[in-house]
Amino acid sequence: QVDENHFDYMDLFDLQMVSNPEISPDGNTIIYERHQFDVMTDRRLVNLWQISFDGKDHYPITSGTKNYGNVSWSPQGDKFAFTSNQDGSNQLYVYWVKSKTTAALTNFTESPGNISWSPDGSQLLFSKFVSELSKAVKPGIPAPPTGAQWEKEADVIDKAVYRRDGGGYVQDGYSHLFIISAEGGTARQLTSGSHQYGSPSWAPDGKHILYTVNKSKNAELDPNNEQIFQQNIITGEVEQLSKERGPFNSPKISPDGKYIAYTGFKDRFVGYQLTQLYLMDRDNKQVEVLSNNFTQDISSITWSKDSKSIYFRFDEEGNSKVGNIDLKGNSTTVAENLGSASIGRPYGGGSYSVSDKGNLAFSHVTTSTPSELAVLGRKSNSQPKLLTSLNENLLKSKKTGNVEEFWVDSSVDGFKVQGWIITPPNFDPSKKYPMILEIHGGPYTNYGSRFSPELQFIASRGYVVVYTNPRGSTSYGEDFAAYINHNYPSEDYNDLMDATEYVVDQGYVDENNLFITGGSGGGVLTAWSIGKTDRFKAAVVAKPVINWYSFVLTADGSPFFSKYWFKDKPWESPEDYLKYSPISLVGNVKTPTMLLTGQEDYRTPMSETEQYYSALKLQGIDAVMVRIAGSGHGIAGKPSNLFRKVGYITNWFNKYKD
Ligand SMILES: CSCC[C@H](NC=O)C(=O)N[C@@H](CO)C(=O)O
Repeated sequence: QVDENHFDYMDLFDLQMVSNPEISPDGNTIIYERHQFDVMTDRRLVNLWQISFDGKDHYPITSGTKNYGNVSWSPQGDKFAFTSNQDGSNQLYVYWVKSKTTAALTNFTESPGNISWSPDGSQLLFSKFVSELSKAVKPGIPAPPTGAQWEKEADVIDKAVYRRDGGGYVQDGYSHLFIISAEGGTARQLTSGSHQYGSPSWAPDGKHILYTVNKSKNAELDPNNEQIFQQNIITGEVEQLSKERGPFNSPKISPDGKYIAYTGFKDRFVGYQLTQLYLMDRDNKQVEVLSNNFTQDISSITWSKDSKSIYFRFDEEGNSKVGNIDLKGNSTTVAENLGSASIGRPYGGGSYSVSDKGNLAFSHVTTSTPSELAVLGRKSNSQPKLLTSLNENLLKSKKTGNVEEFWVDSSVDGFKVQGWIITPPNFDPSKKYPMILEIHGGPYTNYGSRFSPELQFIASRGYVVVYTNPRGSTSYGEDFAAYINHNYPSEDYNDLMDATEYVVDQGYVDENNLFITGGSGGGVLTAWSIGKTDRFKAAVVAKPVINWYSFVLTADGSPFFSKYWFKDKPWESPEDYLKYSPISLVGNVKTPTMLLTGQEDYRTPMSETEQYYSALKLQGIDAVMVRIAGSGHGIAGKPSNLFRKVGYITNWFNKYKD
């Protein structure tokens, strides 16, 4: 039973979260997305709000039950573009600031995205899916007689990646680039051919655009090979700018037109490599790695208006931050605690936007507050200021669990492992609590100091929740994450057990009531752990990989996983695949185990869950399989499924708790 003053399921519908703030070029106005969840339709609603940099003039641009996003200011700041499904399907709109009027620019059958303004604010560049007639085989059978009720046509698949988690079965076609006048009219397609075009941006001359495309012979089987191209939009002339083996992404030309910044790495074909920042001189095409002295992955790059530095996003020790790097490679941290509008587990996320003068707007989270809007002035001694407090009343009336950070020394080697403990609301350290170790997926990602409704719901049910970043996690430099390249799971298991020991040693955890769970990569590590130890009273293995051989042949990223996560194809080294598969340890398992997976999970398909379930049953282990309806890999995508996930996990553990 959850105390009525504790943060619980239905409170989720009162939460409002800030996401994707976009600051106007003059730095005076911010448009941000406000996210909330609709109890009747079980889905996320997103509206646009406007607020001045000084926190005044706060009012809605849109309201209601449609969704809005992808806001992009014109360089002059007189209008902004966005996408919305307000008239049915997702289309491109422009809002004019002076007249406060909006017009739909498009009426496409496919959604436009990746919007970029021409430097003079007259045109918009965007990407859109263009379908292609399938060249696959036809059955050549007679047409049914009029009125006959024959079964519908078969689906014929000839693509290597034929379904995507969250997107369903893949339609034949490619993402292409278009331009359209900001005042509407017909859009013009700029790219063609059987390639996926992405990351479009304009050069300051308004005549050239940059983009990324993987033009390798069989791009499907050669993922991660995006290269940077430049195209003259008047003559159609195309030039490949990056020369080495990619992936290279997000090209952005400096406002003075002299340089191109982009992210990526020279591929070594392993699970994890550090994503670096590259700088190309546009005259002589010389390239240097600007971030050679920087130890974290670089993403979301934006040039400063004076072309002297580049802003970027990075994660460090489980904290998402904004950095700035000058053209000599000297970097500083500009803002911390970026956060997303997620209601699931405490993964990284969040975004920032910077004005021409260097004023910053970003989405800000802490361990106890969901994402709010923060700003930071351009002066070096400025302090971040929160402009919204959308959840103040809710969090005053509902208690959440306290979150405390800890570090442990690895029992294996010199690594230090970071973790967090959530204690239940009204925690009393003189009592003994059951503990749940909750393990993140990825595995190349990180948990951190971020508010997590999912883990708070568990804490409200009286459990101490422990989450950590074992080796393989990002945000601690390349060696820490790359340790598990072609070596997963391995000593990440020891890191998890070291963290468990640390928390048990604090004295308030009941040693006889330790539980373990995790999703995706966390499901791998949960199944691996119960094959190695009987320490945990019960386990929930959520959306796991159990058998790498079958996984790389059924997951939506088959060409990627088989090429980057293993040295050989499964049939070339089956022993390597089995060695790292939790199925190889199932004979040791004694722990009662629940499996829990979305019915439409195409990332870690249900067949992985089913194999483990049958193996546990054959072993005579107490096991149940929970198949979540209407869910892909992201179970927390719908509030009701998030509640079910927490409810099934905690009730399974309650069954075994003393
Ligand atoms: C272990 S197989 C790949 C699973 C997946 N990785 C990328 O999609 C995963 O672990 N997902 C995590 C977070 O990205 C999750 O918690 O779902």
